[in-house]
Order: sequence, then C-alpha cells, then structure tokens
Amino acid sequence: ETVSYGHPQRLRYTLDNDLLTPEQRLFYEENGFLLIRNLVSKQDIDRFRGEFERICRQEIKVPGLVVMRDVAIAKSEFVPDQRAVSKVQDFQEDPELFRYCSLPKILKYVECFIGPNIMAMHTMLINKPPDAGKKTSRHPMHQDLHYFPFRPVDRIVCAWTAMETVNRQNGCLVVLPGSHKGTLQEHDYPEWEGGVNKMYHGVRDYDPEHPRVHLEMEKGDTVFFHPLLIHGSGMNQTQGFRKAISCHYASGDCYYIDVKGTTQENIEKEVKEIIVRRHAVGDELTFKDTWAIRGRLVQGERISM
Ligand SMILES: CCCC(=O)SCCNC(=O)CCNC(=O)[C@H](O)C(C)(C)COP(=O)(O)OP(=O)(O)OC[C@H]1O[C@@H](n2cnc3c(N)ncnc32)[C@H](O)[C@@H]1OP(=O)(O)O
Ligand SMILES: Nc1ncnc2c1ncn2[C@@H]1O[C@H](COP(=O)(O)OP(=O)(O)OP(=O)(O)O)[C@@H](O)[C@H]1O
Ligand SMILES: O=C(O)CCC(=O)C(=O)O
Ligand SMILES: [Fe+2]
Ligand SMILES: [Mg+2]
Repeated sequence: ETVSYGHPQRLRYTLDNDLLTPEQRLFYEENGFLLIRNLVSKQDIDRFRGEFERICRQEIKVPGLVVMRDVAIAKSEFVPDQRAVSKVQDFQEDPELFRYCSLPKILKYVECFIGPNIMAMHTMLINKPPDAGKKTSRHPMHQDLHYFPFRPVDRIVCAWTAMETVNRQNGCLVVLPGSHKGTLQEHDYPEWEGGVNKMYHGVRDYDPEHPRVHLEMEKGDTVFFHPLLIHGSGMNQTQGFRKAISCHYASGDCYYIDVKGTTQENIEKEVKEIIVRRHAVGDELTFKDTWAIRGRLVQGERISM
C-alpha cells in the first residue's frame, strides 16, 4: 500500500484493502470515524422502518429483543406505538432488521477495519424521541468499548446508519475526532437534573476544549467508528422521532476478557442485575456469555468469539 510507505506504524486502525482510498484510510486513522454518504438504499431503510413499526404495534414478537422506553415515560402507561419506544436492542433474531447487519455494502467497509472474519455483536435501532422537556433524549459522551468485554480494541467497529435526516435539531451524533487514540476512560451516570436513561453512562471528564464535530447525515448515510471514539448525541428538539440503525462488529478472532478490577466492572454489574431479574437465572450466566449468546457470524469464521 502506497499510503503506508515510510510510515508503517501510522496504519494501526485499518487493514490493507482495495476499497478505501488512501485519503479515507488516513482519515479513519487520524479521526477514528469515516462517513460514507448514501450507502444504504432508501428501499432497505423503508423496510427496516416498517419492521420497527410492526414491532412497536406488537404485531410480531422477536425472541431476545429488548424494547426500551425513555426514562421520562418509563413509569407511564404503555401504548403499543413507536411513541413509547426509544430504542430496540438485540434484534439478531429478527430476519428483516438483521438484514442490515449482513448487507454486503456494509460488510465490505467493515472488513477494512476488522478483517474478513466478522461477527455482529450488538444491534440497535434508536428512535430518539422528541425531548419531553427534561433533556433525557440526550446520550452522554461515551466510548462504546465500555460495554464490551472483548478485544483487541482495534478489531471492533460500529456501523451507524441514519434512517432519515439527522441534524443538530433532532440530535445527531457528536464526535471528538482523534479521541480513539486515547485509552478507555472511566464511565458513570452523568449528573443530569432531569434524569438519565438506564445504562447511559458517560465519560466523567473529557476535555471540554477538544474539538467537536456534529455529524449531520441524510437517510442512508453511514458512519463507521472506532469503539474508543468519544461520541454522544444531543437533545431532540423536534416533534419527530429521530431514527438510526446500528451494528457493532468484532473480528471472529477476538477474545473475551475478564473485566474484574477494571473500569468496566460497573457496567458488568448492571447487566448482570438486569439478566437475573429478567430470566430468573443466577451467577452461572457470565457477562461474557451474554455476548457470546447474542453474537452472530455474518462473514468468514467464528474462531474464538
Ligand atoms: C455500544 C452499546 C451502547 C449501549 O448499549 S448504551 C445503553 C445501553 N442501554 C441498555 O442496554 C438498556 C437497555 N434497556 C433495558 O435493558 C430495559 O429497557 C430496562 C431499562 C431494563 C427496562 O426493562 P423493562 O423490561 O422495560 O422493565 P420495566 O418496564 O419493568 O422497568 C424496570 C425498571 O426500570 C425502569 N426503567 C425503565 N426504562 C428505563 C429507562 N429508560 N431509564 C431508567 N430506568 C428505566 C422502570 O422505571 C423500572 O423501575 P422500577 O423497578 O419500577 O423502579
Ligand atoms: N451539560 C452537559 N454535560 C455533559 N454532556 C452534555 C451536556 N450537554 C450536552 N452534552 C452532550 O454533548 C453532546 C452534544 O449535545 P448537544 O446537541 O446539546 O450539543 P451542542 O453542541 O450544544 O449542540 P446544539 O447547540 O446543536 O444543541 C451530547 O452527547 C450531549 O449528551
Ligand atoms: O443514536 C444515538 O443517539 C447514539 C447511540 C449510541 O451512541 C449508543 O447507543 O451507543
Ligand atoms: Fe455509542
Ligand atoms: Mg445543546
């Protein structure tokens, strides 16, 4: 690769490939994200939206799916409508939504970051609600690696696709370019007066002077980003539900780690508490197991995951 000539140590975050231009490759190396415009077709996105609406109306039931409501309405009466759902997670058993994770257009890019063995580890469709006035629709600045007990970190990548126009008004992603070159920070709940959603941990003290980039995107635009990139999303100040679909991929040759004694212990504890409550199981199910059960191979070989 010509771009690595004389600077082999600079190419740590991407692999040799014939898809990324040298400029795109260096952009990801330096910034920790890469935005590809118009990657996913409008037709596919309309199908994902239709499936999401069927789930909200409770016309279909998906095994393992986690339906989350915004903390501002978590204790109010449930109505089967998208207005009650701020996000669905773990849609690996929904063939229509999971099609997103296997789209060849997406996997071609994913392979540039993590190689040919590709596991879909974490799936989400985020339906950021109009803010009810307490700013609970924000997602605090965080690093996704906080949630993941697997490594190596550079063989993990997120694909996040806008399902409609996302901008500062409805709470687009906000990233700190280059922050992926740092280490995993300590995360905890931010001290927000109006409340914070369950498990929405944030980086405690990130440099407020660090440049921020608001990723304004159109329907189908897709951003790939590194799991150490500090990112969040702002308040939804519109009346619409801002939708995005995402998948976190890891190489099939990644391995699980024990997070005991690390900054990730707090999230492990919360995940375990929820599992015990939901499934009436005890300590026999480990944090690592919860990931191994949800992970699905989408390309190549499942070696150690
Ligand atoms: C790269 C990865 C990045 C991330 O994953 S970031 C965020 C990850 N967040 C999550 O994984 C949370 C996923 N959500 C969930 O597991 C569930 O929605 C959650 C929060 C456990 C609620 O489960 P449900 O089955 O709906 O249970 P429930 O309605 O009986 O509520 C149980 C207790 O939880 C509370 N709750 C529900 N939604 C909440 C929310 N959004 N924020 C804060 N608290 C919330 C609810 O009020 C109830 O509390 P209580 O027990 O009555 O005191
Ligand atoms: N008071 C705060 N403390 C910590 N993080 C915050 C705070 N306010 C916003 N954030 C976080 O900063 C990111 C961007 O939020 P927000 O959209 O409000 O930013 P902004 O730069 O003020 O943009 P805009 O001016 O368009 O609202 C989000 O991740 C949000 O959760
Ligand atoms: O769609 C968003 O608002 C960001 C979600 C996010 O970063 C996450 O769930 O990890
Ligand atoms: Fe995130
Ligand atoms: Mg703001």
